[in-house]
Amino acid sequence: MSAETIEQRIQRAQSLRLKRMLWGFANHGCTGLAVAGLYLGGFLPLAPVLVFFASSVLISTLMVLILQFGINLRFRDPSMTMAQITLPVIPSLYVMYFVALPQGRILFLLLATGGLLFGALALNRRQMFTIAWLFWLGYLVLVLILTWQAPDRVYWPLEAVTLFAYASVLSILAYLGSFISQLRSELSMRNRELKHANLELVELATRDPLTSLPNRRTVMEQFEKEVARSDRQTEGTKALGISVLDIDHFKKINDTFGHQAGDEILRKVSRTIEATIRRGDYVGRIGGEEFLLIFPDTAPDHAIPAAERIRRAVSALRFDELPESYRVTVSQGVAIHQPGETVENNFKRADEALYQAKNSGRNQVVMG
Ligand SMILES: Nc1nc2c(ncn2[C@@H]2O[C@H](COP(=O)(O)OP(=O)(O)OP(=O)(O)O)[C@@H](O)[C@H]2O)c(=O)[nH]1
Repeated sequence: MSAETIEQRIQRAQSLRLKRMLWGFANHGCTGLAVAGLYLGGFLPLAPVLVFFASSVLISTLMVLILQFGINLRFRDPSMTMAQITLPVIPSLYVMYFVALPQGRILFLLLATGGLLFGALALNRRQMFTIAWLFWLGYLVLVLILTWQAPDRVYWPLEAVTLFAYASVLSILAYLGSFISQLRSELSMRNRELKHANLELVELATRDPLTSLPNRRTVMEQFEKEVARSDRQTEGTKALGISVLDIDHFKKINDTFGHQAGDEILRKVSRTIEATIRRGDYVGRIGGEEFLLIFPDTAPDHAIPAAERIRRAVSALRFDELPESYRVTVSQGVAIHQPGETVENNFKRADEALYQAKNSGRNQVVMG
C-alpha cells in the first residue's frame, strides 16, 4: 500500500471539513424553514426575513470560500469549529427580535442548540461552555432589548423559566459534547500510537537490529521476487546477479579486538556496502558476518565489477577500533541467475564460489 502524501492528506481533511460544513448548513437550513413558516403564519414581517436569508447565504458563502482557497489552513483550528457554530446564530438572534409571539423564539433556541453539538467534533470543555454561555447571553440580551423596546412581546415569567431551562440544556450539552470530543481525541491519539507501534514491529521483523540492514528473511524474500521477475523477462541482455559476501577472519577480529569492535566493523562495512551499490541493488545481512547482495537487471559481465567495487571500498576502510595498518577484507561468491533455476540452486552456486574465494586466499571475488 502506498503511503499517503502530505498533499493528499490535506485534501482529504479539507473535503471532510467541507462535508461537515454542509451538515452545519443543513442544520441552519432547518432554521430557515422555521423562519419561512413563521413568515407564512404571519408572525414575522418580510424585511427581517429577507435580511435573515441574505446574511445566512453571505456567511455560508464566506465559509465555503475560506475553505476552498485553503485560507483556513492558516488558522489554529482549520475546521473553524467555533466560527461555524456561532456565526449562523447571529442572523437567528436578529430575526428573533421581530417574532411576534414569545413561543416562536423558543423554536430558535432549539435549532441553535443543535449547532452546538458540532462542537463535539473538535472543541474542548472550556470552548464548549464558552459557546453555550454565549448562546445563553445572546438570548438574555435579546429579551432585555425587547423588554426595553417592545415590552408587549415579552412575558417575563415565561422568559425566566425559558432562560433557566435553556441554561440547563446548554450546560448538559456542553458537558456531554466536550466528553465526546475528549474521547475522540484520545481515540485518535491511541490510533497514532498504534500506527507507530506497528511501524516499529515491521521494523523489528524485517531489519537486522545491529546494522539496520534488511534481515535474512527480508533479503531472501527480495531474492525470490527478483528471481521470479528475472524469469518473466525472457528477452534482453540483462540478468539477475547475486553475491554472497563474507568478512574475512572475523573471528580473529573479535578475539583480538573484542566483540564491540567486531560490532562496529559490521556496522561500518554495512554502511559502505550500502553506499557503494547502485540504486535498485539490494543488500541484507544473512548471518553473523555474511551478507547477500542482489544486482537486478545487470549485464552478466557487470556483476563481477560491481562486487569488486565493494571489495575495494571495504579494504580501503580505516577503523578507530583497529590498528592504523589493519585492513578488513571481504570475500565474495558471485552467481548469475540461469532462466528457470531455483532460488536454492542459485544461492548454492554463489555460496560455493565464496568457499573457493576463501580457499584461494580471501579478499577476492569468484564467479560461480
Ligand atoms: N561482533 C560480532 N561478531 C559476530 C556477530 N555475529 C557473528 N559473529 C562472529 O563472527 C565470527 C565468524 O567466524 P567464522 O565463521 O569462523 O569466520 P571467520 O573468522 O570470518 O573466517 P573466514 O570466514 O573463514 O574468513 C564468529 O566468531 C562469530 O561469533 C555479531 O553480530 N557481532
